[in-house]
Amino acid sequence: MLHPALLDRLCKTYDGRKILDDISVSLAPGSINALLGPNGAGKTTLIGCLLGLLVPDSGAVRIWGENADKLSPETRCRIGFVPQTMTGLTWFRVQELKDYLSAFRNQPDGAEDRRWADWAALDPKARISTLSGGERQRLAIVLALRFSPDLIILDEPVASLDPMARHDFIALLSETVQRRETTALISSHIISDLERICDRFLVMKKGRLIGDLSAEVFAGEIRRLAIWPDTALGLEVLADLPDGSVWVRGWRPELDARNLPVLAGDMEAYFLALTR
Ligand SMILES: Nc1ncnc2c1ncn2[C@@H]1O[C@H](COP(=O)(O)OP(=O)(O)OP(=O)(O)O)[C@@H](O)[C@H]1O
Repeated sequence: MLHPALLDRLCKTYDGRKILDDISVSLAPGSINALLGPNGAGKTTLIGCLLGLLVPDSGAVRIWGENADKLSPETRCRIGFVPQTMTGLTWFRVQELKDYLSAFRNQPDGAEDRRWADWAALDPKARISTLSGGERQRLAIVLALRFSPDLIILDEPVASLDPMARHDFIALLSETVQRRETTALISSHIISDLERICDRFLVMKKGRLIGDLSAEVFAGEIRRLAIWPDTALGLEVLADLPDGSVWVRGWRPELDARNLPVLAGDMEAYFLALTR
């Protein structure tokens, strides 16, 4: 099976410092993947390598089997990318930029364009240099998603959106991905948003992939216990915290009846424990 995106033993250094350290991961077709990590963990660098914008020191990046740095025009057209900040081309007006970019694709605007344009609610005549940070982010999202890409890469897409825009964006993205079996990779620090829609969580720290977990495994097999139980019960410790609580993996339905001190814990709490 051709994976929409495959990273194999990816390494990248800057000035002798390891920024990506032996990262291997593949994105399954139709999956929504969260890319989490503290500031400087290497998320944007990983995305840059994935898009062929940065050259890794070693390792391979394949997009539907093609080398990321030599993608065919057809494959490029199947990718939508929302960068962390939208820069350049700010002398255009909103509609002018959309028309200009459409000309390269020779493709009419489709139903997706209408949906995302309605969400963004931008004045087509507004000059881009006069847009606020959040409005520019809306425009970057519209530009990336309006041609119904099969692979969507989003680097901090919601950082400057207001709560309503963020809420509606997450709902619309989820609907789009499900309707079209799109594959998505989303980097964001707003974990509660990602928890609503992602089916896999990749956690980076200091250039390494330290966590790779499906939403299903998180809900079924992972628990936070107030104290480590006397008997190990076949549980694996994933993280122990200064307050004595532990995150464990290997939870089974029969353990529910044991009255073990299970604490509430969402993905954000787990992320904090893992990256502490
Ligand atoms: N061109 C560069 N030259 C030198 N160091 C760089 C360069 N680009 C990134 N780095 C360093 O690589 C590390 C990872 O940066 P990256 O932008 O990938 O992190 P990130 O996980 O996306 O962080 P954030 O959450 O803050 O956006 C950082 O320490 C950064 O300073």
